[in-house]
Amino acid sequence: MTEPEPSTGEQAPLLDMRGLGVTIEIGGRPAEVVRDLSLTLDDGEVLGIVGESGCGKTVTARSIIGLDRTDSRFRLGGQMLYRGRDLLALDEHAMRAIRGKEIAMIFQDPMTSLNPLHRIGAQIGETLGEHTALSKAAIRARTIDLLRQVGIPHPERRVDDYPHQFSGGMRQRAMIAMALACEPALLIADEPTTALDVTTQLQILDLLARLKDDYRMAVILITHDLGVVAEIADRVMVMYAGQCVEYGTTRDVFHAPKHPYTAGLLAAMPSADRPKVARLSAIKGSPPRLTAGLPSGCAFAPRCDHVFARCSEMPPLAAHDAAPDHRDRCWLPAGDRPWGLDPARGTAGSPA
Ligand SMILES: Nc1ncnc2c1ncn2[C@@H]1O[C@H](COP(=O)(O)OP(=O)(O)OP(=O)(O)O)[C@@H](O)[C@H]1O
Repeated sequence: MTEPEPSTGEQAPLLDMRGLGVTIEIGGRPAEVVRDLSLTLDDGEVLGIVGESGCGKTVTARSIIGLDRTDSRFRLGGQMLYRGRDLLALDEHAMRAIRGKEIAMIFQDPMTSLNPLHRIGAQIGETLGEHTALSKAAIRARTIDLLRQVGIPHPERRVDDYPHQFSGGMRQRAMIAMALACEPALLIADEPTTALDVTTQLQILDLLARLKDDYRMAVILITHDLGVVAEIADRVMVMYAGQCVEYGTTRDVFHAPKHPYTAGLLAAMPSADRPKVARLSAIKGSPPRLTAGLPSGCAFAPRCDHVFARCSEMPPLAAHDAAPDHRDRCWLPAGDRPWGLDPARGTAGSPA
C-alpha cells in the first residue's frame, strides 16, 4: 500500500490505520495474527471487512478500540490515528475517555456488553453517566429515547427490564442503544447479526443502516456475509491470513474482483442477483492456521488454481489499473484473471 500522507488535526481522516501488526503469544510462541494492515475511514463512511473465520477480523476491530491492550500476550505495532491522534500510544485512562464515547463497538453476542444482573436502562445510563454531565432524570429520559430509536416497544416500561426479559433481537437492539448513547463518530459492529434468525437479521441491518445516517456515524462492519456488505458498505476490505488481500469500493470489488480469494468468496455467495463473475467452485482447502507460522510468500497460494513461480514471494498490496483505490495482493497479470472479466465491456480486472 502507498505510504499515506502524515495526518494532523482537522484535515485527518476519522481513522487512519497504518501498518497495524498484532502478535499474540500462544502456547509460549508468538503468532502473527494481523500483518501490515492499513486503511482509512472518513466520517459517515461504512467499511465492510470480510474473510473466513480466523483471518484476523475481530483482532483488528478490538485493536482499534484497544480491548486487548492490557493483555500481556498481545503486541501491537503500527499506528492507529483517530482524528490524527495515535490510539496505540495512549494510556488506558486516555483510551477509556474515547472508548464508548467516540468509538463504540457491538458484538455478535449482546451479553458481551450487557450484564445479566443489571437492568437494561441502568446499563445504558451508566455509559451516559460516565461520558456526559447529564442529570439522573435527563439520563433516564435519554435512555428511554434511545430504546425507542432502536425499536423497543413501550420503552418507558421496558427500560427497567433485565436482559433475560428481552428476546435475542431485542437484546441486540439494547446493545446498539448502549453503543449509540454518546453518539460515537465510529461504530464497530462485529458480526452483529450472525446469531439471529433471518428475519431479525434483516431488521437489525435495516436499523443499523438507518442509524448510521441519523447519527452520521462511520461504521466498520465485520461479517462473513458478502450480501450484507453489498447492502450497506461504501468500501470493502477482504482479509486472508491476517492480511488485506483486496481493498476497494464495494462496487469495484463486487463487479470486478481482482484477487482469486475474493472471486472465490463471491462465487460461493448464494445470490441470484450477484454481479456476473466467471463461476468458480467454492474455494478448496482451508485457511492456514496463523498459530503455525505463515509461509513467506503468498498465503493464499496453497488454495489457488493460478499459482506460478513468483507466488513464493509475498505480493505487495497494489493497484493495477485506472482505479488507484482498488488494490489487491496478487502477482497474476490482470489479463490472466478470468474471474475479473466483465462481459459487457470485454475487459479484465477493471472496475465496472
Ligand atoms: N484472545 C486470543 N488468544 C489467543 N488467540 C487468539 C485470541 N484472539 C484471536 N486469536 C487468534 O487470532 C487469529 C485471528 O482471530 P480472529 O478472531 O481475529 O479471526 P476472525 O476473522 O474474526 O474469525 P471469526 O470470523 O471466526 O470471528 C485466530 O488464529 C485466533 O485463534
